[in-house]
Amino acid sequence: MPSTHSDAPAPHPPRGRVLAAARQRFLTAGALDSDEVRETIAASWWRSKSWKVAADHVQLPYAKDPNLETPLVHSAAPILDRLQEQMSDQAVSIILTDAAGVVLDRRTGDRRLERHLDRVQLAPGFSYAEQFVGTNGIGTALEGRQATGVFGHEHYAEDLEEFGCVGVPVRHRVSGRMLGVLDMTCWSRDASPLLLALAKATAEHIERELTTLTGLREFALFQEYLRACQHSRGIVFALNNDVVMMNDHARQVLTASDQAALLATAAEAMMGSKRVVIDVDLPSGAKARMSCAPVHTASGPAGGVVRVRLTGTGPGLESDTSAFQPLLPGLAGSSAVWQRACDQVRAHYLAGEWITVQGEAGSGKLALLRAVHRHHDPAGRFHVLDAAEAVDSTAFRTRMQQEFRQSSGALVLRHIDQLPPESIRALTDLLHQRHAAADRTGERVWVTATHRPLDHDHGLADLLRAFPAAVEAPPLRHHIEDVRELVPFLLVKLTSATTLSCSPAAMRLLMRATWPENVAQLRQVLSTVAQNRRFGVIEPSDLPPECQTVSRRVLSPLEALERDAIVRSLIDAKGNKNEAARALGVSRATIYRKIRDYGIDLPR
Ligand SMILES: Nc1ncnc2c1ncn2[C@@H]1O[C@H](COP(=O)(O)OP(=O)(O)OP(=O)(O)O)[C@@H](O)[C@H]1O
Repeated sequence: MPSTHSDAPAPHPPRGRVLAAARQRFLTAGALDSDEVRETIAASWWRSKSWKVAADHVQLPYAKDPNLETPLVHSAAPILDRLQEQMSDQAVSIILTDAAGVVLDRRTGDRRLERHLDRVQLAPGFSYAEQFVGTNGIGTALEGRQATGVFGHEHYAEDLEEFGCVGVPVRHRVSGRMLGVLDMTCWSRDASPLLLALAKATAEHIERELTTLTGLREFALFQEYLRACQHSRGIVFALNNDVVMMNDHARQVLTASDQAALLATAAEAMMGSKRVVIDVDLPSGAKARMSCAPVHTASGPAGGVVRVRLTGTGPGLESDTSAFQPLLPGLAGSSAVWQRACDQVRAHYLAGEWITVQGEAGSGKLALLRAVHRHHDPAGRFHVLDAAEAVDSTAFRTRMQQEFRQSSGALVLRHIDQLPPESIRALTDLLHQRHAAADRTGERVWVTATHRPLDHDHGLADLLRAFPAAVEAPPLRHHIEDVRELVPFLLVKLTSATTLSCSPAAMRLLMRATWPENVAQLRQVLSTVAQNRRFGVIEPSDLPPECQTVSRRVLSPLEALERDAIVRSLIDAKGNKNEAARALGVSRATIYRKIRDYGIDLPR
């Protein structure tokens, strides 16, 4: 991205007396005549006034150790050295500031000018942001985000009236971020249009140098990141001011807010130049230990690589186990209803019990089984046999026999409600044989099956007896609050980046939809959106019509708790509303009303 250096006016000798009088009138009476003062200057005067900047003296905040280990400083140094040499006999000061207007570097050939600059604190460590010193070449360029000249009486502070200065923003050419300002200051009487041209050329030169240096820096960071990933199966990320890289594990294990908290802590740790180890309490309640290692190149720091280990599940574990369980890899959602399903599957896995998981289309049955297995046995075999693909029953039977020869890992029989009758019989026989063999040999293959809600027997009664336990994957509308976590999680998965986010208004719409096809449908909607918009913020207008129909209101946290309790007791009571009402201690009429109000629609 080229610099936006074009719309600054060329310096012109200010019309001394007229301008001085206009400034005086403005400062004393707050009155301003539009043709006496340039528009940018008038706007800056008003801003300075609203910031209550003192016009009669200069008193600036001082940063003792401004950060000089930045790509901006490193890129600019050789360019400023050369310029200083070429201008050694000129009464011009070349100044570089950061994006907050803090002076990082100043080169002045002329001793008298230098003394005056010291007097007005235009020196390393002081901030020349507009809010501290009012209208000036540096602060006003930063505010207006464009090259700006300020001459003589145009300065807000009277101590600066002797100077003419031109400031040009220096930007990162890829991200467009403003990194600082290149300023040239001389005596007001010496100011000429050439000064602005020279400052622009110098700023452009620094930007070009920065682009080359950034490429080298980011390459070094990338190499270190890859090395860390090769040596670690855990969470790894790398970052500097412009890029963030994050491995799959980090994206799957951490919630979006935990990621943000770790990145913020790491960014702070990267300010130092040493490896540090930090313990962090994450927003989800989990605890993490992060080791941050800075990466250096010959031309300065390149960022850092961070390894994270989750060390605990946080306080309150006894009082609410599910809320503080670490999230399962590849899953998002911390609602009580969803976590309860996760906990149940986890408990059966640990007990080695075969289970069925039933739930509506796309509710996450397979994702849940996969996550639990991966969490406990990341390198173990996880195989899925999909009955929906069992068109040829002989071939399906052969595949089942092959699968049952395995002696460890997990096997998911998916969509068993779609099995043809002959395959049901064959599978039932195989399962019972396998059970008996496992009892004899102690082999542990965790066999599970998924199916959608059964509206009739499907001839599955015998087959289901092979699975001693059943878990319900709740439909998304029963844990709709998880949409808040699912959306950023799925967007990162779909775009392999964190460049797309959801506006609060769009999120509200997503949380009001009923999602008959559950998380799979939400994923599909986001995938369509991401195909049209890979960066920026998703607005309601980006969403397909199915999300624009407002069919439910967003529940308050209290209502969500109440709804969760009703859903839980309905599940426990196998859908029997009277029994659920009794367990909750409410009347039959109340539970019917609540079921209607909350749109609870349990599969039979
Ligand atoms: N809690 C979750 N967090 C993240 N992704 C999820 C979650 N639940 C489901 N998904 C994603 O939604 C999609 C559908 O999930 P999955 O295939 O597990 O559903 P299912 O219930 O097994 O579907 P089916 O209707 O075919 O039985 C998958 O892409 C899955 O990764």
